[in-house]
Amino acid sequence: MAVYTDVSDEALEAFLSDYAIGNLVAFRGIAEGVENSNFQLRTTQGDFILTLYEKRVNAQELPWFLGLMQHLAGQGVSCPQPVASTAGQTLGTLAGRPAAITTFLPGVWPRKIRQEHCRPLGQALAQLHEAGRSYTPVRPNALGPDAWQPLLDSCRAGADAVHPGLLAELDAAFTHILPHWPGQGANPTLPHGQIHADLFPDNVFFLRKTVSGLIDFYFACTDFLAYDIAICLNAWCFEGDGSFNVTFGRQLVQGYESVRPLSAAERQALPVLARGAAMRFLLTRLYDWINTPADALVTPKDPLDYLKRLRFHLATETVDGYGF
Ligand SMILES: Nc1ncnc2c1ncn2[C@@H]1O[C@H](COP(=O)(O)OP(=O)(O)OP(=O)(O)O)[C@@H](O)[C@H]1O
Ligand SMILES: N[C@@H](CCO)C(=O)O
Repeated sequence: MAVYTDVSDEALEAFLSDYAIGNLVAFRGIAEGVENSNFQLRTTQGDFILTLYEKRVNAQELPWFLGLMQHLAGQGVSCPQPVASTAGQTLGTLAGRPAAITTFLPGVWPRKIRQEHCRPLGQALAQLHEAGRSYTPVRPNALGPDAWQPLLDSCRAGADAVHPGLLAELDAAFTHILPHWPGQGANPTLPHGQIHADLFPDNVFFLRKTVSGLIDFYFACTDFLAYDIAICLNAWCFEGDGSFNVTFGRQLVQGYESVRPLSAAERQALPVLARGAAMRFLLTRLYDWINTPADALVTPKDPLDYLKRLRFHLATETVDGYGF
């Protein structure tokens, strides 16, 4: 569940009095999600989402995220659009938390991923990248390669209890990722821009076979565009048993390239980017697995799903091994 903060009727009423979005008709907490508290608001003007940002989101970065969503929506991307108060502010305070109201997007996220989801996903990802080009503020990726070793260090004491030998395996995997990571800094070696960085199935809404909305931009950052593809390959293109679904991967990349063709350098970098993406989600899941109290409201996600993916990517040396 993800309603960490209770909102009283009086506090909500006072908060909404700063917005011109009609009169409140219904208000309910949304159980899904793990990071923030989300509520669905129905007013006489329609449906909205109210998000209270919890401790993992750095409040100082919220203007960057809200600005990105505003920008993307303005460029035609179907993403939550921050709603400004009558004073022109998109960020307020409710129940002691930073809070924002955004537009409500139609559709549902796919509980079972099918081939027909992957091509529209790739297209939507490339459209997001194109639309993000004109959003110039930079947010470095706080969960990029520099963060991985410290994350693993913070898990040293508990890692082998999660899976025997895990610590040594991840230490060894670093040597196949970090020295081969494409150059960053002032002159990045691959096309760079605004990426979603967490485009998992639960963040992509579909209506029939069409993408109707992309949500949850709170890991978005400025990084290699192809890294977002690598994240999606991990999140969408593996079976429950950990095997790679070549057809899903091919549909994803073909959909992406129908909007934004990849350069030869981006294609060649996909295997190392895919290893890095698997490592990133393995490590944050491992951290949560070890540090989430047994009586917590949320169930941590299994880090070992990403160990299987990482092993696949380590064994796949060139992009040809993915069958794109
Ligand atoms: N703009 C929106 N339109 C419709 N539904 C939304 C919208 N934003 C969020 N939701 C609903 O709220 C749920 C949780 O949202 P979200 O995934 O952003 O939560 P979170 O806790 O911030 O993120 P995480 O996925 O990282 O746990 C979604 O699955 C969806 O049902
Ligand atoms: N998408 C992340 C969690 C929340 O961002 C994961 O599956 O590990």
